[in-house]
Amino acid sequence: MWRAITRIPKTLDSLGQGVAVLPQQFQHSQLYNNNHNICSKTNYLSLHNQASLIRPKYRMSSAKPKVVFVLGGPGAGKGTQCSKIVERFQFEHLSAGDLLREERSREGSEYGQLIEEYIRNGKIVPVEVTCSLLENAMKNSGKSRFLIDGFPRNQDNLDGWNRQMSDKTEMQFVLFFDCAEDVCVKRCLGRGQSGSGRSDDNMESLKKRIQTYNNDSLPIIKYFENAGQVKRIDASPDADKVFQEVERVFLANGFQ
Ligand SMILES: Nc1ncnc2c1ncn2[C@@H]1O[C@H](COP(=O)(O)OP(=O)(O)OP(=O)(O)O)[C@@H](O)[C@H]1O
Ligand SMILES: Nc1ccn([C@@H]2O[C@H](COP(=O)(O)O)[C@@H](O)[C@H]2O)c(=O)n1
Repeated sequence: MWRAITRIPKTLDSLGQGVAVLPQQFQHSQLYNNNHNICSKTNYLSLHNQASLIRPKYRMSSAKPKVVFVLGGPGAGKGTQCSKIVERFQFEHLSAGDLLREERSREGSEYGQLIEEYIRNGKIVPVEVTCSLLENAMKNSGKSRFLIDGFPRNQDNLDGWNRQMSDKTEMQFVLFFDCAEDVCVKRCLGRGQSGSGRSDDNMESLKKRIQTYNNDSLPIIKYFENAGQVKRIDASPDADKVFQEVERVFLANGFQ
């Protein structure tokens, strides 16, 4: 008989952080859903046995994922440096801009048009969209170290992250690529000329992006700076030189 109601032990009950490695069928089960954390003994034993099969992976990812926010002006070289960090250290690179562009192009996306409008005008997409894209990408990657590039870009981004993600992750520091405006503009226009295909690598969009960066993003960097969480990197030298500094920061913070 399905009589005994068993409360799931803490170790299984708190699979929230291990969701990245859970097979699909677990993700809507009582094991996954903390709001329904009781089930019949039969169900519990069956789920418990299945959970045993994935235990090694779960153990590996039981710590909270580590997150480094990567910020800086448009064209400062965030993406370029993130690629180098991925090569040297074991991080997954998630660019908020790339995820938004991908969602914009996804057939059937209900946000496609909205995203394009925001991007072309250099405005910041509402955090509900961006944060969900980030969380999904984190879950799907199965990794435990993330470079979150181009986020949080304004107060709405930061508030949304704090609501949805801050308890589930461990923010390590903010990597801030400090770059003069004229250098940023030159780099973005250069990227546009060499065929980036981006609808915002043009002077008209760039003016708006820079305005958004100065008005909305710099205060966020300042906020993290006041909290002692910013690692500032001079982004003006060539990319290899910049990376020497970046590597030093990661090593000094215990990453191998
Ligand atoms: N240190 C550097 N020196 C010269 N050019 C660079 C440097 N770093 C990146 N670039 C070039 O500048 C352009 C912008 O770089 P990248 O895409 O990495 O910037 P970003 O900060 O990610 O930009 P965005 O925020 O607009 O996505 C690219 O064409 C890249 O090759
Ligand atoms: N948190 C973010 C990040 C980006 N966007 C939008 O995407 C544009 C391009 O971003 P890049 O980082 O690739 O330069 C950006 O100008 C925003 O329109 C966003 O809304 N929120």
